Amino acid sequence: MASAQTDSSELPKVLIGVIGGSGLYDLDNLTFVTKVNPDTPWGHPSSPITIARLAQDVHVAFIARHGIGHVHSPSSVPARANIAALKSLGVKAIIAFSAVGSLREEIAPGDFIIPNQIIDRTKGIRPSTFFDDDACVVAHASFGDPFANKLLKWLAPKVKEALEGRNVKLHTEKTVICMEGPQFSTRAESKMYRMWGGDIINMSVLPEAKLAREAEISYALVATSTDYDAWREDEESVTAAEVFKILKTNADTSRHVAAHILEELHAVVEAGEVLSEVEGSMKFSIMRDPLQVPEQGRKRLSYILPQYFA
Ligand SMILES: CSC[C@H]1O[C@H](OP(=O)(O)O)[C@H](O)[C@@H]1O
Ligand SMILES: Nc1ncnc2[nH]cnc12
Repeated sequence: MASAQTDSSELPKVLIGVIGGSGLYDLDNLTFVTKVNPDTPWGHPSSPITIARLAQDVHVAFIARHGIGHVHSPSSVPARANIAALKSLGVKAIIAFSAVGSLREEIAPGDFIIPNQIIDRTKGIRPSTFFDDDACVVAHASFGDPFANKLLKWLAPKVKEALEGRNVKLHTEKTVICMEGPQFSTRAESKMYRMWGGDIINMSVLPEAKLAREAEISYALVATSTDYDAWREDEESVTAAEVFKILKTNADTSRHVAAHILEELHAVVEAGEVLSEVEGSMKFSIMRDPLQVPEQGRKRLSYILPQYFA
């Protein structure tokens, strides 16, 4: 794959973003077009963004969440830069992939999960809003349904279809616990998460999902199970070595799923069919008339929400 930098005025329109997690560092089953590395008000994304072509005039933007060579820990992923960079390319929907531990017997390593709820167990050390002091204005986004419901509804049958014949189960309507890491959970924590109603666990869905909501991007997670975490009494608790064993298989299946669904997703996004609940959702979340926000804040926020702040 070549790695040319391209002037943004020459870039194709990109409506769909994909964020790859542990093990999924590229979508090299798609046709490479170019790489870009936007300098957002929140810095550069985790990795240069690859733009790939799915069909005539249908493109997708890909970011490796942990960077090339897996250099960003889950606590230090530049999530604001990632979401802002995708938004600046025109992205309206993100499919994020993530390696997760299973908190349920029926979710086996190798299974795929599309969760619809999140429990936040991060520790407040990750910048998790675009509306901080530098923005000069506060906003309170709605997050009761942390994933874009219309997108989830569209996605589940398409992923199921993509997995047919592969002996990979798909689970939907599950709750993901997002913990801080980078160490895995204790057995007591793992059991507590089960009591709370958690089904799977990762270290990455937050603040990504919150920031996508603030940027009015529809966001869904496709989780791929790698282990049974630490709750099973008679089994060893999860180790990185155990996770590594299945990462490649899960990443290959994820590439296949992406190739299967993305062209159609582009079509429904372009037609506005899966976006309506997220687009426009920040309008009444911003605590001040955007035009009264000082220039410094407006400049930053116009990068992600130009319709209000430009
Ligand atoms: C490699 S095990 C822990 C690591 O894997 C997951 O990463 P990602 O969500 O980016 O696939 C999990 O969230 C942890 O960051
Ligand atoms: N058991 C686990 N806990 C947190 N994140 C994970 N990612 C993969 N397995 C995990």
